[in-house]
Amino acid sequence: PADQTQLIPITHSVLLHVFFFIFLFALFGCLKDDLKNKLFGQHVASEIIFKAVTGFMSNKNPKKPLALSLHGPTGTGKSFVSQLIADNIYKKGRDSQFVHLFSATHHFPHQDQTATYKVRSLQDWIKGNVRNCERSMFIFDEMDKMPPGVIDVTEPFLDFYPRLDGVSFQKSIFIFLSNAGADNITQTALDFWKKGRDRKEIKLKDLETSLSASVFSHNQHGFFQSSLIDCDMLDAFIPFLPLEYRHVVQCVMAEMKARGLQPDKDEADKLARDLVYFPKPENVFAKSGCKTVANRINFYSRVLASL
Ligand SMILES: Nc1ncnc2c1ncn2[C@@H]1O[C@H](COP(=O)(O)OP(=O)(O)OP(=O)(O)O)[C@@H](O)[C@H]1O
Repeated sequence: PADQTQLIPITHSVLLHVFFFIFLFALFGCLKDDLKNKLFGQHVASEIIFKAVTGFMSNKNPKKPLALSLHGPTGTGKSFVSQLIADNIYKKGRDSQFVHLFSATHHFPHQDQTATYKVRSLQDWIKGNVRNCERSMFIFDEMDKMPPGVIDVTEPFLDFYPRLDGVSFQKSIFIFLSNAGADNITQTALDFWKKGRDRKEIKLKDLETSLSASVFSHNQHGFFQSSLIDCDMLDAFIPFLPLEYRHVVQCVMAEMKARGLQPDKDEADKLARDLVYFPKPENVFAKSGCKTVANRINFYSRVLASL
């Protein structure tokens, strides 16, 4: 009997470890596949996101929450990749009650610079959500439009504190999205294109200097003046490249498939050709990335026919 009572906790702990590793194994495989098959033209972002998320999730006792800052032109997949991360972590994916979106234009529609009440309630909102589930995920959209001071309220949560008011934030994930740095990232991508170099040759180091320069000099906005940047509380700055014609075609084909239609390359080409490209006269990058694809596809003949 003595041996049996010892066996129970051992079996329990072994089982827990087995489940944890099965979960990680599934997460690593699915996230990798999603980044490879669903996110187009973002090899730099894909690699950093995969390493950061799997590294963080495989640590049972992280010392601080994961804080990622995603930068780049409009419609290039920043919100989309945040949803892919959520899909791979939570059972209900992006629809999970533990995934929270905070958007500058939604919460501060009039650029309310003295939003003290809202700042305090933002802090309580974060705390309440993490108290409810320590593996909560927060997505802060349009960081470049946040009023100054707002984002500093997240600073205590991102630090190495084991507990704050009895709540542990160390297993939460914070993702910040912004267009800051988009011009410099685009310039680097254009330089590669002009030299006839494959876009896949672009490395993080090619973008890092210009990205941090533009982020630090972007001082009208709350995020970029904030102590998050001064105190190195962000784990990674992740650049998103502008999308080219061929990526738009991929987005159109993916959207057709998502709607249960047979992907049609000719129709996808037609739709992609209708978008606006820049800079003139090269017309290399889609001005709004893949952002308008979902809406434009509504005018696609087979969608109209199925209505
Ligand atoms: N790189 C990409 N790969 C696959 N689909 C993409 C990509 N970029 C954008 N899309 C598609 O376009 C839609 C809009 O993109 P998304 O909202 O992620 O852009 P964003 O970079 O967050 O833009 P913004 O800076 O304007 O918020 C996505 O839901 C997705 O369907």
